[in-house]
Amino acid sequence: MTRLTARGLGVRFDGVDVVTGVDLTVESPDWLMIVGPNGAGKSSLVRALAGLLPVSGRAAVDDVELAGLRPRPRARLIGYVPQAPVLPEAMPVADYVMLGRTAHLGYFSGPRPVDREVVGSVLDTLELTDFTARELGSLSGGERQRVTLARALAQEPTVLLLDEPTSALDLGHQQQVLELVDGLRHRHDLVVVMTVHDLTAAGQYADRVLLLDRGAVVADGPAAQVLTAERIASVYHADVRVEVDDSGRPVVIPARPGT
Ligand SMILES: Nc1ncnc2c1ncn2[C@@H]1O[C@H](COP(=O)(O)OP(=O)(O)OP(=O)(O)O)[C@@H](O)[C@H]1O
Repeated sequence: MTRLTARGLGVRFDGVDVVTGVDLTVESPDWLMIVGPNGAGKSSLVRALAGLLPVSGRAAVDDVELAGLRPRPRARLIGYVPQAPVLPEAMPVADYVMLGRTAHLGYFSGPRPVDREVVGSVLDTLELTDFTARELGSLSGGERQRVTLARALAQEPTVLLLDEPTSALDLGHQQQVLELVDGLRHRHDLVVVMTVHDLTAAGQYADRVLLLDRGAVVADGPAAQVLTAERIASVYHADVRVEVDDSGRPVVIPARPGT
């Protein structure tokens, strides 16, 4: 079992607090979805959990503090998929996904058979085998998103941090990625933390939903408790109906104001 913890986690840019006092514990194979309006601090919180920002408070994976952890040991623990990754345009897909193996290789050694096997299997799982020789610059937005996820999975981390990994995907590929992550977390006993704007997707897949507003946690708990029409109205200034499906999970339906 892996445990991701944050205590009093805060992020400040140019003297402005954008995330304040976040406490959370996520134990594998749980999936925490972070939701909240634009600018609420979701990406900053995920980057802080990835150990990529100077923070106040602390974040740890089991007993390993993330602050100051060097990139290689960090990459063996945490796979992070940024919202808008900068990709080397001329690099072929297979080489890029192989970069995910870097933390497992010796400093001067090339990929071993096991590394090629992991990369092959990840490309296969994400239905990217037809793209292996393609240059990253030639991919569509959704293909780029899947390739970035593939690289993070090739790291074989114990914690997967995903920042809106489905925002550029069509409905079918969204479902495919969400189902894939759901399968992987159970199969590999992963902690998954993901930001998402689609509240229904959060409701359908999350064990827990954490709602952020102006950098602070407004609610944290099972989706059905967090995603109420009243709370969504007050935080998002949006009119919605919330229905509950047969499995007890909330479905958030936008409603035109006054209808
Ligand atoms: N490098 C930075 N320097 C200064 N301010 C920043 C920086 N990165 C983010 N911010 C600010 O921090 C706040 C939170 O941004 P963040 O990207 O974490 O929000 P978000 O909830 O992920 O938003 P969105 O849903 O729009 O992606 C915003 O006001 C943003 O402008």
